[in-house]
Amino acid sequence: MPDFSPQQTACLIYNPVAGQGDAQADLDLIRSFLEPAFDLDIRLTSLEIGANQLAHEAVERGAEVVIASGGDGTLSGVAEALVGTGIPLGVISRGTANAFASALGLPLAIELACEAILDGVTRMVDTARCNGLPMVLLAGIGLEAEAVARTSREAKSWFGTLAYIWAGLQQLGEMQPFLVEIETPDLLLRAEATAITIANAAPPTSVLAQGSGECVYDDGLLDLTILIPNSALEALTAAFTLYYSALRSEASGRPDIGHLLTPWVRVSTQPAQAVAIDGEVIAQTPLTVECVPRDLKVIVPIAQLQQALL
Ligand SMILES: Nc1ncnc2c1ncn2[C@@H]1O[C@H](COP(=O)(O)OP(=O)(O)OP(=O)(O)O)[C@@H](O)[C@H]1O
Repeated sequence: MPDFSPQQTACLIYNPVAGQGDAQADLDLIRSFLEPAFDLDIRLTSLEIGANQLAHEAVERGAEVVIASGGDGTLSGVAEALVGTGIPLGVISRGTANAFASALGLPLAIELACEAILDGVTRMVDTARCNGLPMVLLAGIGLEAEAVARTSREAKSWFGTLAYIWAGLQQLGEMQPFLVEIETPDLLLRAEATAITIANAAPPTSVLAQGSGECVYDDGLLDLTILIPNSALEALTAAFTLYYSALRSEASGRPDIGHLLTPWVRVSTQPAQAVAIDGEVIAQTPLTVECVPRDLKVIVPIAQLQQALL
């Protein structure tokens, strides 16, 4: 049974410069799917007015459904504005990495994403608060934050996902271990680390979040992965191990990769490190992250819900 009737007003928040596709052709395709069913209120993002602001405005106007279409920045920005509102979020991913949709098991093809929205089935997913800021996917300290900071919009347009991989490899060569103190309800840990990732949800390609091999987005817990390699080569092999852990949904078992599950965590580092939250470098350590169970309503394909109920 659909959770909402597709006769409603839906606000479509659309980034016209996301990804490498033809933005006008993609928008025409989306309209051809959705307009017969929805009263579609289309809002384009701009450099001045971003996805998060447009989504807050849609909530204030009383939108019954909000659909986000763009890259991970656009999707996270919209999701963060919908946290706690109960308004269903539709996702049409058109970005470079498409981490957001992959992490939540949502279709990447525009046609399949539109079909899922038309079916109207929703699922509650966890979110998190990171130094008071909303977070849906993950916070990266160290390697990840530096790689994000290095990847320019021009590089993403030209090289797509390769731009992220290239930035990550460059960063490995220059990595600087730092001292870290990690506090959870159960432990207090001090170590030297190269990267720490605190994930609420993460796709297999977010290798630095794969300490457990599987990040579950509605378990009420955060996955903390800590990388403690001694050299750039060890860091590279650890990253490959993590990637294969994710593909097999198994923990890596490497001694230089630590992992724990926790409802909240406090991380301080010496020296202070940049923090990327959902792909944007917007904070610094010290950092407090807490999971907020099931407070974002996401439209999912019927098959995903059926699988979850098995
Ligand atoms: N009309 C616009 N013109 C130029 N830049 C824009 C416009 N609308 C949004 N942006 C910029 O797009 C960025 C967000 O891009 P988004 O994440 O959606 O796509 P992407 O970068 O291609 O994908 P990904 O994040 O998956 O790599 C923001 O930095 C925002 O300022």
